[in-house]
Amino acid sequence: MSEKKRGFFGRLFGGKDAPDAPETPAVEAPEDTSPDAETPDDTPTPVEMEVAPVAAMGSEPSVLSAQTGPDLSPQIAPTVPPVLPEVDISADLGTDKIEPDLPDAPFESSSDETAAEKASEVQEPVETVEEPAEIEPEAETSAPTVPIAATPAPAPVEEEKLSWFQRLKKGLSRSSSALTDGISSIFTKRKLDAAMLEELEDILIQADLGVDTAMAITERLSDGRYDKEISPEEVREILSEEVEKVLASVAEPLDLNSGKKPHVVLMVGVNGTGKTTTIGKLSKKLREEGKTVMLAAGDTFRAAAVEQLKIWGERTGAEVIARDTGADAAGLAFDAMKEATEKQVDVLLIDTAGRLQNKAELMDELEKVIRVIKKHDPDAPHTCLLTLDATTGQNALNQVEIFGKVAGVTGLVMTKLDGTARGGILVAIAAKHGLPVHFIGVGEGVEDLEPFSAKDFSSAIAGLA
Ligand SMILES: Nc1nc2c(ncn2[C@@H]2O[C@H](COP(=O)(O)OP(=O)(O)OP(=O)(O)O)[C@@H](O)[C@H]2O)c(=O)[nH]1
Repeated sequence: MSEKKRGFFGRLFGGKDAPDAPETPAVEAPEDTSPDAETPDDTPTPVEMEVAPVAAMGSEPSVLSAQTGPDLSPQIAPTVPPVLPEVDISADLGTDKIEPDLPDAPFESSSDETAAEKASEVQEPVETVEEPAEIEPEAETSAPTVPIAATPAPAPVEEEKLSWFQRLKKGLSRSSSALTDGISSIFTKRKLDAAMLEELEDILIQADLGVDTAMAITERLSDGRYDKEISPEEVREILSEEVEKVLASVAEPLDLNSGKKPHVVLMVGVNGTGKTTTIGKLSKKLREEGKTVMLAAGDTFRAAAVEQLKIWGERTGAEVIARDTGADAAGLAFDAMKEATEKQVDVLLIDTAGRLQNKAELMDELEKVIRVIKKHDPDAPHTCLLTLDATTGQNALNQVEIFGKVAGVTGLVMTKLDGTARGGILVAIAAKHGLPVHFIGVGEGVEDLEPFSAKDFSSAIAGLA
């Protein structure tokens, strides 16, 4: 074999190879869309904070383990709004209101909202006053009114029930097509050469899989295959296997068997990443298992979050502890701990306000909430879940790092994998941080959160059946 692919760093820095490549590559600059977010380099990591130990997950049988049986859940309507054709308003013949498809969960914001948009919502609540709709006087006309024949309503389409894997595949389709289209365009009945491997490596890195995984995949491909034809399917198989290798060690069911009553779960994360929604979805799962659940509306900044949680409580039969907007979040956590202990509930799920990881005062407030919880039970919170919005891309790596230090995150939930082509970020996070990934979300519906399976995820992202 005469030809050898230059490594990613070789290409980046012009050299032939870079054996001592740094762990974090220059290209992995965070892509934080929030207006006041700083780059990780600028991030003032609170120096006084010690690295909280990542709690080891027990080996007890989990109550929320990966789904293995047949999936009987209903199909969830796509969350991406349809693109409506432009309407010629001069030809407005009717007053029919077009109702948008609503998700089956009580949410206020669209899934496309960025963390930054949610951040501004949190810090400066803006009251939107709905303007009364103007009623146009009916145009006077001497022409006789021609009755418009009512169009018969289309026969209701029988909704096809999708299994979780099908929903996962559908949700991850943007991420997987970014990869598989790229792979198909490179591996077109040509013999494998260095240029093809370099192109593939670029596609894998652009898909946020991380440099290490991208290099592992191209190295494995090059092994004994130079000057041989290789099909896109073969490449996808290898991609799936390598991704699964990285994810297998982090795919852990959420273990709520601490033996404590309540088992306390603290939900933390950046604004709009899906904390409240995930609490609702978890509450449903736990209630279905016959557990008693209490929800603490610790996001006291946002009135809508409290309301949202109350609705989840009603829907799932979980008691909700809430206070007025603006109340002290630590005080609320204290009350919730007291109440849940007195009532001996199985699981207490505590919501917190969203906060950008580089806002030191907000991170201090989170530490205070944790200190207060510990006054009731020094081992609590027994689980600290960080929700990550997959659409955030590389910035999620920094969120894991800072929330890990401040709040002692024990596990991750990645949401909104349906709204992005950057689902590969989960692989980069797993490779870098090694924190357990318990659940992934692929939609706003209550059924769209499932225990994380490395095999399913890697097959889906590689576009395998
Ligand atoms: N498409 C999609 N949307 C999701 C998913 N999970 C949550 N969302 C939506 O994301 C939006 C924000 O969710 P919330 O649960 O309010 O987020 P939060 O982290 O509690 O927000 P803050 O309280 O502002 O920090 C809502 O519109 C949810 O419906 C998901 O997996 N996919």
